[in-house]
Amino acid sequence: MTLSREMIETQLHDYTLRCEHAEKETDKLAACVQALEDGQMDLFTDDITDKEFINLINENKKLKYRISILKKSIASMGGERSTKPQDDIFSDHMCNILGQLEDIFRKAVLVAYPDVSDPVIQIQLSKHADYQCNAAMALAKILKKNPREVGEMIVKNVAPGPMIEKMDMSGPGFINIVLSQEFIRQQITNVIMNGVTPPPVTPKRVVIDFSSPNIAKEMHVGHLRSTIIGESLSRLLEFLGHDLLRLNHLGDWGTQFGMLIAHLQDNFPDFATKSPPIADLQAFYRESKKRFDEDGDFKKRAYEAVVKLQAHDPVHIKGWEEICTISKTEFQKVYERLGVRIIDRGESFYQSRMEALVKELDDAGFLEEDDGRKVMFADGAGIPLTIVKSDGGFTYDTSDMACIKNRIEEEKGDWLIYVTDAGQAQHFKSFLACAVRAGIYNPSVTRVDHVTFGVVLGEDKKKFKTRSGDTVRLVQLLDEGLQRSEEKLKEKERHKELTPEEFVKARDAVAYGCIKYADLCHDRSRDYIFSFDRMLDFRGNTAAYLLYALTRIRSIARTAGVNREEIVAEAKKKPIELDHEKEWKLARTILKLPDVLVRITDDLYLHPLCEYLYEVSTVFTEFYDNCYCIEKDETGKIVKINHCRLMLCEATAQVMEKCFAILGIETVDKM
Ligand SMILES: NC(=[NH2+])NCCC[C@H](N)C(=O)O
Repeated sequence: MTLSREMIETQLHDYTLRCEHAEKETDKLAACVQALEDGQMDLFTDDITDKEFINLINENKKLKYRISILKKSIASMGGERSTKPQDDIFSDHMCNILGQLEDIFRKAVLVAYPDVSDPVIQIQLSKHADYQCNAAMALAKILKKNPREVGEMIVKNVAPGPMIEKMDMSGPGFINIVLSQEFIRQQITNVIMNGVTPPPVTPKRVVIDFSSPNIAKEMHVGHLRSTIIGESLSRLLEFLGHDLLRLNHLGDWGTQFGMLIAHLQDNFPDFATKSPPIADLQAFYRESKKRFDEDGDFKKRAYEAVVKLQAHDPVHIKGWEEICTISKTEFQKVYERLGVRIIDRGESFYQSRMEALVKELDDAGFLEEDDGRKVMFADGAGIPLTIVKSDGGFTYDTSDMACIKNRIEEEKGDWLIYVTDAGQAQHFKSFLACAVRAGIYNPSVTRVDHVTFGVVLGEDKKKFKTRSGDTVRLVQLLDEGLQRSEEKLKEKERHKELTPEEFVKARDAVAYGCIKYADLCHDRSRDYIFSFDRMLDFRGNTAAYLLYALTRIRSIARTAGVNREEIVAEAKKKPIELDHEKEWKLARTILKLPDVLVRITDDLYLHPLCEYLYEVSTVFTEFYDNCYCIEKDETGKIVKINHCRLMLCEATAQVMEKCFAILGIETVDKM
């Protein structure tokens, strides 16, 4: 068929028109896409007539609004406590169940009630189910609705997932949550295969300041507490994936060095070429202090020595270094015995930074004259800081101001932790308030925690002292711990069972473990009574008992002749089977660890971890008393091994070992 010219022209016209129209449409759509990307869809809604499209745009707006609410509420959860939502519950990460449930329920609430901002999602352990969500009651009040109705609405909007088996309502609107058995089995199997792995947490740069004794003075029990708590917090945060800088803020600068150097010059005139053999630096300190207080001439020389030291005179610096080395070597012995890792960065490090900072503060008009001193006030500081003394010297206040600036600006810390006795609370309050005023520290950007602790008391409930009334030297205290631990183990006739090497290992683990555990298992803000008798008790919530419990659990598989590799191989084949009620109870207890750890990052109290460790060991005992792992005949020959139960023993041991590792306690195979 041939087409007439006219027909062709008509068609061409028609096509051109259509093409023009299509081009316009394409341009419009391209602009829409661009606007969508730029978030400016409002500009176009008037031109668009397609109903479906308009609906989509509105839907999109709503979704965006929900996203912003979700983001806001996630942000308000506080950076560390909140873990990242876990996309794959069956990943290698151990799941922090409470945290993930909170996330799931927060999303459900926001889908059900998009207009609610910042809903409080309270999830807790439940007597009737595994967990329970209490969000409905508070929400019903805000929405002026029936709480059960709200609860049902939330339940309806919980996105389906592998974690929850079922939910039901009880009471005025509690949502009971039962975990999926499959999920529990999978998680336990994961622990057996991969060990205890951290839940997914957003990593931060943490600068932690702990131990921090003073040069030439005794490292006392207060510093011991700071060392134990700081080390344990560091281990926890490192395990959770944060990037840590552990600093020992030694008191290594200040006027006391004037008298120490002057005294050094008199007693060891050749100190610049030969290291002075000072065996007892405390005694040396006392002697020089005595001279300083009684001898005017000496005092004058001491002052001159400080000026020379601060002016970096090489001989004075050498003397200062010698004294610091003696002290640091002593401190290091304690750290080594306790397995503490820390970097020395004393107050002296901040000298040039203090000079620069004082100038900055002065230029900005923050400093005020007060009786020859330069002080700084701030809202909420309580007491002003002394930034410059009347003799021109700097103070503890000055060094902490320069130090916080360094940790935020140079070290790029987004979380600063200081572990000191509660007696320093005022000092911290003041310098933090001044740091805010000076624009160094912004609490909404940087998290700062002053982790305080109470006083160590003797069994007489008075300040912990030796019989002669002196402060207790840490090295001596640790020695006494070793001796007491040895006696205790011998009393239990362990030396007859263990090889000499095993015995020494057990003795050390029990001694240091007990000292640490006794400190960490108490609410740190309270004073605590130091008692070797109590901490070495093999019954109750003590390290001695728990370390022993762990060796017992480890010995079960040994008795069965099954090694770890075989248990792991078993787990790889298929997920653990659980049947007995006590098996399920133990499994559920094991899975609580990630939540315990994440919660500690809220307030940095470690005693809940000790309570949890004790709970695991008690629940294990219940399981062991009710469930045979190995069956023997009358002759004692093994006739049956329950491999799944051995797997459960393995998971229990893994969890206990992780707790011990975080608490800084060495474990042993036998004791
Ligand atoms: N940045 C700090 N202020 N850290 C704590 C230092 C503790 C001080 N050296 C003391 O023994 O009490």
